[in-house]
Amino acid sequence: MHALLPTTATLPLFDIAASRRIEARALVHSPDLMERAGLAVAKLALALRRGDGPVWVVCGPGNNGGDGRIAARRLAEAGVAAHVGHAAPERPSLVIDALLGLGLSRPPNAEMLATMAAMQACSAPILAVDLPSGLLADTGQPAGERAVRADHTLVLLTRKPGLFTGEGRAHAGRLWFDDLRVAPDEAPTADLLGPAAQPHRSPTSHKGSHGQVLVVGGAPGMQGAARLAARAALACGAGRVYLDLLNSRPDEATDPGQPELMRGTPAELPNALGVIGCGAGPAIAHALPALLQQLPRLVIDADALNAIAADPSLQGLLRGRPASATLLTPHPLEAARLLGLDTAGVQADRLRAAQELAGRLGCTVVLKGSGSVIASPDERPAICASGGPALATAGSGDVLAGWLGGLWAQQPGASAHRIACAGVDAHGRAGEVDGVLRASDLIARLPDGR
Ligand SMILES: NC(=O)C1=CN([C@@H]2O[C@H](COP(=O)(O)OP(=O)(O)OC[C@H]3O[C@@H](n4cnc5c(N)ncnc54)[C@H](OP(=O)(O)O)[C@@H]3O)[C@@H](O)[C@H]2O)[C@@H](O)CC1
Ligand SMILES: Nc1ncnc2c1ncn2[C@@H]1O[C@H](COP(=O)(O)OP(=O)(O)O)[C@@H](O)[C@H]1O
Repeated sequence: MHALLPTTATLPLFDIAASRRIEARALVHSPDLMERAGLAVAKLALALRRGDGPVWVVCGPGNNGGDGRIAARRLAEAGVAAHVGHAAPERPSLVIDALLGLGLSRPPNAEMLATMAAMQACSAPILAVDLPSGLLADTGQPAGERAVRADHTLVLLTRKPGLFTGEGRAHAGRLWFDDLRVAPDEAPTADLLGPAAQPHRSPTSHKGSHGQVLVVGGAPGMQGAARLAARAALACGAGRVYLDLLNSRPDEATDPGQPELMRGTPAELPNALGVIGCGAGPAIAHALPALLQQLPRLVIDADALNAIAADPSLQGLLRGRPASATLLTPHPLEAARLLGLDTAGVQADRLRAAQELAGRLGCTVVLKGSGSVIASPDERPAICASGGPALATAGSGDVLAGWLGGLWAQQPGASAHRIACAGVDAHGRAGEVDGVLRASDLIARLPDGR
């Protein structure tokens, strides 16, 4: 058993169907899986309990409850009072939530909801078994009006995608993992991202070796967004970074605070890696047909995504681009516009939404938010577990777009999917701070985070 995050390597995730298959095959040779699970829960419970009070073990009707009952027996064997039931004992030292796990099949009924509320009202920490009760393992969404918000979750046998995206992180608390000594024997449903290697810089390289980035955006009043993207591309190591500020005056400074940035246009830089849309406003719509047809590699963000969502002919141009030449970075509302859904429809199943968008538009998609999802046609999707609420600040998405552009400019042979995985994870790690973070401070932290 070990803490799951932060990850130092890419890890496999398995959805409910895959977890069930792995479990069924493992049970043939290891019929004592539930004993192992219960023992692991008890061991962690001993380490987590606060004070000397009894451990309250809340068991449901299925095998999740079975794990809880075995944990209670093991705790009793260790001399710790374990109270199994749906009513809290006096001053519990820990609550073990073994109500519902992988088998959650419908919104919890009133009785279940009342038990969940009682657990939540307890002052003791909550340790969830496998999944916080009421949370859907595949999507990270509550099945009904409430799911348990645990302080810790001991994930058993397989890591489930819903623990890392959507509402999963907010409900699971600190994540622990025990594989119950079973090695998964099928391909993962998705990857949980680990850190990627830095782009190689040869000792004899020059600025021309590290690519050109052209940032197109920053209409009047929103120039900061484009400048943040350009500064991020520069900090990432791109050899030359140019800005094309939409509707700017010819004598306007590109970025007075960042003298390395240069002015450029798509016509002057036809081979540059384009980062388009940050702070671009509606003006980007006129520029998009040429950008989509001319620039060989594109990172498309913000207003450029909105313009594409509103214009089927732009969607056609996007679909006509070569494979692995385009990376879209929508937040949930932008993804919803592109898919013709509302935000709740996207968030209901983020993995599926990102895959659907990638398939429809023939692009790599980074669906941003807690547990960003990376999806590409013909690739296994990935979920990024790094990052946190410090990233919920204006401009952090512009920084991501620029960083992705900078990474890709330096690695022209890399697929959009690989770049997205590397860049999103580094961006998340750089954003893991307590308190608040300004987008410009995020740029300063990024080079250390990759
Ligand atoms: N097998 C093993 O060796 C291992 C098993 N492991 C453990 O087993 C867990 C999976 O067990 P599981 O499949 O029994 O599912 P579980 O989550 O207990 O729930 C199913 C029960 O809940 C019921 N139910 C569903 N939704 C409901 C609702 N809203 N409100 C009320 N009831 C609802 C559902 O009813 P039904 O849908 O059948 O009518 C059924 O009775 C897994 O998460 C892990 O902890 C691991 O330790 C590895 C080893
Ligand atoms: N709670 C969170 N946990 C992890 N990442 C987050 C969280 N909130 C925001 N982010 C990340 O911050 C960035 C915000 O991007 P975006 O919404 O486009 O902001 P902006 O348009 O202001 O730049 C995305 O990369 C997103 O994944």
